Amino acid sequence: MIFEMLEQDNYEQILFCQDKNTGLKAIIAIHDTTLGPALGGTRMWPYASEQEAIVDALRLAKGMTYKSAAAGLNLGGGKAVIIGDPRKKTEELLRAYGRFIRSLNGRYITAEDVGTTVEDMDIIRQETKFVTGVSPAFGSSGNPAPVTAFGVYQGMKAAVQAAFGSDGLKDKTIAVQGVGNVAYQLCRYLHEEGAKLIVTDINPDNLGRAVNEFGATAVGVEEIYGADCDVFSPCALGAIINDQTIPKLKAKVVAGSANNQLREPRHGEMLEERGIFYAPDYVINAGGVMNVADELQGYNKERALKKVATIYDNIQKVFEIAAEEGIPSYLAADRLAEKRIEAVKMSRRMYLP
Ligand SMILES: NC(=O)C1=CN([C@@H]2O[C@H](COP(=O)(O)OP(=O)(O)OC[C@H]3O[C@@H](n4cnc5c(N)ncnc54)[C@H](O)[C@@H]3O)[C@@H](O)[C@H]2O)C=CC1
Ligand SMILES: CC(C)CC(=O)C(=O)O
Repeated sequence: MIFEMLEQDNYEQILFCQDKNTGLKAIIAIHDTTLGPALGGTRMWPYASEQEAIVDALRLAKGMTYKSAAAGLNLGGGKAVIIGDPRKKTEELLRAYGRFIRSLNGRYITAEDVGTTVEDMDIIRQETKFVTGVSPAFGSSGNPAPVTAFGVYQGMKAAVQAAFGSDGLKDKTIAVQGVGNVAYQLCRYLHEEGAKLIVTDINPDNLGRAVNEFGATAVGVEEIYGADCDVFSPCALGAIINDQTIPKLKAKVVAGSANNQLREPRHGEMLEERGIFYAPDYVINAGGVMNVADELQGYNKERALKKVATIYDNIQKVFEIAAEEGIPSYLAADRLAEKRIEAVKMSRRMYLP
């Protein structure tokens, strides 16, 4: 069954990591390394089953291949998941995990994702150099979330420009699902530009912070889909654009940080049929990977932010391709990414001694 899954989307490798002493159960998935080493974060989550964890790792890894390709980075796609409650992680578990990353000798480079932090990356760094998003004290870029948020803000403006003919967000109503690390910073940009915010979160502290600091209106977790808004911004987990939620959406734009927002590709078609401008997830949320990728050449914040600002142009380009070719935006993004991977693959045919 696993080989069938790998074959379906042409994955290169999957690594199951187990360490009885520390309780580590991790999966590292490497999708495609045509463009370079597979870089992607490590998610720690109490998955209900091993199957769920495998599927998440695989889907996220493929997303990273497309994300880095569309972003113009020389990186392949990989991602890892640790099965467990992030509140219970220990130094020894992370160090054991770091040693597994080291065993891949640079084929996979890690960073933060849901359930892991800069402090965790600092611990992993004790075992391997193939880790990014490490503390600035080590000359690294630190927490990628604020930079991801800046990129989402840029991409949202480009999507709003495509949908409304102007990229201003003043007085636009934005419904934000999940106000954690990325969306908290995103809400700050939106609030500063004069947008009205509707927010939801399962974590009352995160919710309260957005309400108190940005005057956001809080709604229930199910209510957010039907919120009366211009933009729906999914910033929690994946698969939230699906048969149940699409009919509820009132927004004209979907633009958020969450990975794998479409449950299935056909949900991208459904958004298109309803005239909803969908900013493809892996294009709009590439700010984090652009930022940590800069570490690989010696981190320079100014250079990294300049790169992240190109997300505005990338989203614009996706909508242009979609309009020219009469295809949904998710497909236009896939074409952009696949075209680059294929072109580089061709240019590498020549043997170099
Ligand atoms: N941190 C980064 O730099 C990047 C993050 N992403 C993606 O963006 C999303 C958010 O990432 P972070 O902000 O770092 O994670 P986070 O864990 O800090 O924030 C997620 C928030 O969503 C809330 N949440 C979870 N389930 C929910 C539900 N059913 N309804 C409402 N709220 C819910 C959580 O309580 C939390 O406040 C994730 O999908 C992540 O993979 C993508 C690219 C980079
Ligand atoms: C900081 C990034 C490398 C996190 C990631 O894995 C992603 O973009 O989804």
